[in-house]
Amino acid sequence: MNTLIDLIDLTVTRAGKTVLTGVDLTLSHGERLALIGPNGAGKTTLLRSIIGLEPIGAGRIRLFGEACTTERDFRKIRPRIGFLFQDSDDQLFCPTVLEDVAFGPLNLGCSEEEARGQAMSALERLGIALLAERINHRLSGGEKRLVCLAGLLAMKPDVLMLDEPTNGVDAENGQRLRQALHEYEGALLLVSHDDAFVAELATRAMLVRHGRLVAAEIHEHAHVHRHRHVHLGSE
Ligand SMILES: Nc1ncnc2c1ncn2[C@@H]1O[C@H](COP(=O)(O)OP(=O)(O)OP(=O)(O)O)[C@@H](O)[C@H]1O
Repeated sequence: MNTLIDLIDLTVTRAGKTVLTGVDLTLSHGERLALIGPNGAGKTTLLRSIIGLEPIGAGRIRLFGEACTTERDFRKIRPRIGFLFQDSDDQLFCPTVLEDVAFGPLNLGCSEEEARGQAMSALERLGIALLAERINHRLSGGEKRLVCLAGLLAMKPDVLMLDEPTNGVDAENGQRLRQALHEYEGALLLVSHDDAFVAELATRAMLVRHGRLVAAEIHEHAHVHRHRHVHLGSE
């Protein structure tokens, strides 16, 4: 079974307004798909719908080959899909960094020692082991972003869904974040307005426009220095 996420003809309404219409999307093993599009297009809504945080009006969601309709169905698969929220403050809830990053593995049944080990290893991978004993609410925005990502990596999910992962992250930490994502072996679903990041990490891109998903291209071409851009397929 190769398809991890399979959305069929999804419609989602928020506050009486139809945000997504007739959305089909598949994500398979090894894929790194970027969702791009203007503010308010529905990218975050789509990510939230995938893991049952946003109710769907119509359509079907299959995750890891299983149809998901009830909260119980979604709860079972959520540990396999790490979701980086757009706002880190919605994600961090323990007093210290280490407690927060170890929370996922503990919740999955690891012993305290194992959970601490997995948490430290995730923090080291992102180059932020020195933050382990820090108080979460005193971290900078960029530090919080990396701590949230460490919390997801520590759970070893099959899929990472990242909503604006590079927001507020400086060049040095951004380099570590990209390195950790290159090394991550699972599938990726990225939402980002950072074209260079998308071009570096994604293998495929789709544009969310007028509530629908349209294929977009990622291509490479030469400027003063060589770099890759995101290009909208239909424009
Ligand atoms: N909590 C909410 N209640 C009602 N409507 C909402 C809520 N959050 C978002 N919306 C609306 O849903 C639509 C899609 O928003 P969404 O956050 O999914 O867009 P987005 O593509 O992720 O935007 P951005 O690039 O700005 O993050 C917008 O019209 C937005 O105003």
